[in-house]
Amino acid sequence: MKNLLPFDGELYDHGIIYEQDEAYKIMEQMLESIAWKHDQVKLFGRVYQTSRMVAWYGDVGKNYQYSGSTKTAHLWTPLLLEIKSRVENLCRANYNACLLNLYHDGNEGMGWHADNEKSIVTHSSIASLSLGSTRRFDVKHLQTGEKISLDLKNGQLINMQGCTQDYWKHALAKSKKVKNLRINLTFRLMK
Ligand SMILES: O=C(O)CCC(=O)C(=O)O
Ligand SMILES: [Fe+2]
Repeated sequence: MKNLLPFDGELYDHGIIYEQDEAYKIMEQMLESIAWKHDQVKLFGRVYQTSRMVAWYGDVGKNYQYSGSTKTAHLWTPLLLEIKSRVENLCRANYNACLLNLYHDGNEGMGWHADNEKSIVTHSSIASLSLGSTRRFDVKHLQTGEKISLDLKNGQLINMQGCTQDYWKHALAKSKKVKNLRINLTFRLMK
């Protein structure tokens, strides 16, 4: 499989791994069964609630620390375990946690960041499955500013691994044109 990054990391596009009907069905099931909460972000010492919603799932004890708070992992649902196993086979990696993001429409996105928290196993694979609305995913090199953009579609799987998080940031672009919901699952390997 072709590495989409020219240097300093690895980004792979596995294409659409769930047929459209199935992907939408999974999204509906996720809407009903996942413990969604508004995300809280600390900015300049104040806590803000994002309109984007998140949920954290994983093995027992795989808690997640960011923006000054600890998120306790919910235990895997049967559906999440099924998806995880498919993603693990395709990415040839193992994951023990999953962060789910729910973007109601194009007004919600995610700013530039790297998934380089201390609690993530260094240089491990991070897989991302998209469900619902197509959204633009940007990756930008910290030094050269080189940018790669991907339109992530319903049922599409990508993964980043190696030293990617040391040299590249990524973001989910906002868009006035997107009127519908998107759910994203990022599978991770935590220490
Ligand atoms: O929604 C996406 O595609 C990106 C999510 C992301 O970067 C993250 O959860 O760290
Ligand atoms: Fe990320």
